[in-house]
Amino acid sequence: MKHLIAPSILAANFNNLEKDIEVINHSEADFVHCDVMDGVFVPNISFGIPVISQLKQVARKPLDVHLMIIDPDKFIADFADAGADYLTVHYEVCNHLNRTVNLIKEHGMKASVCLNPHTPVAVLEDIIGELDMVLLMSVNPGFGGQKFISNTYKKVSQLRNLIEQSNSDCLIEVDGGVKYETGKKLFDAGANVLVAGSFVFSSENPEATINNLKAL
Ligand SMILES: O=C(CO)[C@H](O)[C@H](O)COP(=O)(O)O
Ligand SMILES: [Fe+2]
Repeated sequence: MKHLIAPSILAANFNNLEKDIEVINHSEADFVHCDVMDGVFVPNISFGIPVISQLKQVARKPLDVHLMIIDPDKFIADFADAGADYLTVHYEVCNHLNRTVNLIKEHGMKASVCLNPHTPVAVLEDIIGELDMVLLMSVNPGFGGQKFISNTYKKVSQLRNLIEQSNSDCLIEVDGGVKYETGKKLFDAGANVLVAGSFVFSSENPEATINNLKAL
């Protein structure tokens, strides 16, 4: 089973983002996780397309862009141009999820769908075969540094079963409150990609923390 790490730059130093991207570049991280928030779908505003295209010039790992915005279809071409490699949309805002997923792929990106903590895994039954990744939120989206919701372990196992039944190679990513203890249990339950923001960037040695997460 693949074990991948996606440090979230939401917890990085925005006065010197390049320095934290270099930490990620030098580490064993697999992706750079970028949280885009619109202040409507979630009660917070982070950063958007211009920041992503600047990051693309310094990041040597694929950009894993987590859109917490309403009406994502409107911006899919812009995020592709900015250099997103994986584009994640929230199930809760997509009335025509199949169309949105196709649009992401037509723009050359990997398609990923995110579920809020209260959204059941079963809603993905009829689309799982089309997806490159599913992102399970283990906190309510909008902020870093929140407490992990332990119902997520059960959802990881359910999703692992769904993926196996569909014979797909879709990745399972988990986002929110990931530390060593939660991360280890998530990998054991069948997760592939761990997002970690505050745990990495508030640690004394972020590069070592990334590498330790990877080795869990
Ligand atoms: O999508 C997110 C918040 O909506 C972030 O990716 C997530 O919260 C990471 O932060 P932390 O590891 O500090 O919980
Ligand atoms: Fe995220």
